[in-house]
Amino acid sequence: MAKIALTIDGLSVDFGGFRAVNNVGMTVEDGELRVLLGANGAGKTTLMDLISGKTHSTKGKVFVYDREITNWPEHRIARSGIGRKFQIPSIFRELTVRQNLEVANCRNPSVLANLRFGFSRTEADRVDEVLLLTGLAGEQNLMAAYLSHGQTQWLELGMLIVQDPKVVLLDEPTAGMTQAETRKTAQIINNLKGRHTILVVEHDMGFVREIAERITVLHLGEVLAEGCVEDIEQNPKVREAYLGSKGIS
Ligand SMILES: Nc1ncnc2c1ncn2[C@@H]1O[C@H](COP(=O)(O)OP(=O)(O)OP(=O)(O)O)[C@@H](O)[C@H]1O
Repeated sequence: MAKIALTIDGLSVDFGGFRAVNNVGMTVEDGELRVLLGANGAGKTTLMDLISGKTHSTKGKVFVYDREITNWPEHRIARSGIGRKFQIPSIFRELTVRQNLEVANCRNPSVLANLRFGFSRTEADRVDEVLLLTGLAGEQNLMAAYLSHGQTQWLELGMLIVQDPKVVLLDEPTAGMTQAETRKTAQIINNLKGRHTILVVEHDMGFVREIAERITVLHLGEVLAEGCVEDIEQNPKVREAYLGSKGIS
């Protein structure tokens, strides 16, 4: 049986009497890619915030493998192996693509020190691997400031992946992307399947169909359904919950 990488057990949060996430339970297997789907306000981002420690839960528990991380400070959760990519990238624009990955790959927090002391073969191999995974090998010597929107997002994803987090949280990775960039992002995420445990919040159903294995649907802060793409698309409860917003298309 596959190991469970992420366990969410009865997680809830109240904001001044309003319960944005209510008794959510789910488990994500080691190496699984799970999509979190739901209409606006369903609680997807809040759930990511609870997992990553940005928001503290009122009730329930979160585990990474066997280690409980519930309500730990954000930096400690990051160090325990939860990597999160936000929509606004935080790359070093004056460094090349490769240098950005090298800096992210280094344990030493000083950017200058990381660049000055060079890299071991294994670290260089790891950077090469991530350049291939993210489709940025051809741009490795380009200054990051000159990347397109999509390439910037892929670089930031690479900077996360190169650190080898146990669980990767991606919040709407295709936001603002062209169709071609969205397709390429699907390819990149498919490349990561099996190598990393990934939880993705996404609205774009075309993209979800390209990448999803299992989907968890949130509605009004609760888990409404869980299953494969076909099950979810045909689920009457899910269709009804979406009809109030923009529907599954
Ligand atoms: N800090 C907060 N204080 C009060 N209410 C909040 C707070 N954060 C989120 N909410 C509310 O919790 C609910 C869930 O919000 P959340 O952003 O998690 O939804 P979402 O599923 O990510 O939606 P979207 O797809 O629009 O990003 C919403 O009604 C939102 O207004």
